[in-house]
Amino acid sequence: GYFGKFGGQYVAELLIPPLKELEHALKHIVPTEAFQKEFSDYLKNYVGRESPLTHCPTLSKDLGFNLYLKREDLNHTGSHKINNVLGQALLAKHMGKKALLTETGAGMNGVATATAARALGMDCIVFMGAVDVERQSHNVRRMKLLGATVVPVESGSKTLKDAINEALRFWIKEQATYHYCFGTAAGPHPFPTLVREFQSVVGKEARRQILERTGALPHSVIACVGGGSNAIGIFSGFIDDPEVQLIGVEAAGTGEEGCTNSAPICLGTDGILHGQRTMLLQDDDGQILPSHSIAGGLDYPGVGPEHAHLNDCGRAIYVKVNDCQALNAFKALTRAEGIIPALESSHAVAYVLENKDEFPKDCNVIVNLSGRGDKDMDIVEQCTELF
Ligand SMILES: Cc1ncc(COP(=O)(O)O)c(/C=N/[C@H](C(=O)O)[C@@H](O)C(C)C)c1O
Repeated sequence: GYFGKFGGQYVAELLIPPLKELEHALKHIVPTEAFQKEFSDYLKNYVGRESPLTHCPTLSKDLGFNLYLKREDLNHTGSHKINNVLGQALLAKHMGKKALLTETGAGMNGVATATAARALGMDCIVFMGAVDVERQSHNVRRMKLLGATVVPVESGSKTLKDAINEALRFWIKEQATYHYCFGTAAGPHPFPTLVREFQSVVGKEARRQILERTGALPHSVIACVGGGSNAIGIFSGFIDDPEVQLIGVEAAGTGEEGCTNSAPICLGTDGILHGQRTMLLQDDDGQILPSHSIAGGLDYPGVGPEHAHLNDCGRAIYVKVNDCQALNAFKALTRAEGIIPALESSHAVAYVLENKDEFPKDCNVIVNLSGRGDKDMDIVEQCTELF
């Protein structure tokens, strides 16, 4: 369960049995034809895959090269999260579990898990930092409509990292009946591998689509990085094509020197959190620092271990974009192409718009549009100079 020196299973003894059970299921159930057929059927007929690869004519004209968007915002529930949680929910069912538990920050993972639970006739409990319950109320209403129990987490910084801690404690107690549907490509082994497996459909589709549309591989593939699942999903389709540049975009917060951010690869150090060795925002004693981003989905002080490794070995590069740049990209894409992106995805778009001279004229670039921006209306409207 390692990616270079990163990854592993740094958890309390009590968590080893359910993790071993999950490792066994990943090895013996996921590769079966029956499971793959059922999963593909749900992805096609329930999620609505495959997602389009949309060319952006107006932005491309300004940029001098072709910008394509992989439209994970068009999936059922509005983001890439559904790919992973459906795979995990199906697996949980095969493992005889009766209910799902998960964590959420932006709320998209919570909504996706509540949706998958309904589709498969399972109960669902979602742990969500009290701060996030406030700032992503649109998604809290959707989770409750879907019949999920939303547990506001009041401990620590009351955001995602605290929700994960509570969810792991709950799982220790309820492991016989609950499957922990981990929402991103992080956490103890086998979660980073399991989540990449279920998100890899994005990269497979994008590679076939770009070849069909342009007859060549893209110059670069760009995705925002919170825990790392949408990025690893699309990267996995191109990782064996060394000529394709992979760019992970972290959230720099306000961007001022020393400001609170969510950029553990760019600004953090090596450590242990949530059962994994990875890059983290931590003080000299290893205490996790609070993170910040205007995008709730990127507001996490850690990152999936595979990204820490891809950065270490240089196969992918990791950059950062601040709140204001993300908001400007949000507006640019909305007004230029009629697509309202999630603030998380806006970070990936912002990197292209802010660094256009780094891309050769007439090349082709794919940005993973991980989600839609409905949930962010209140946040964006507070930035009145935008509209
Ligand atoms: C639309 C959208 N785009 C990107 C992300 C970042 O999550 P990753 O793709 O796992 O890096 C997110 C993350 N959302 C999670 C959530 O909704 O719970 C997030 O807050 C945590 C699971 C990390 C998202 O909602």
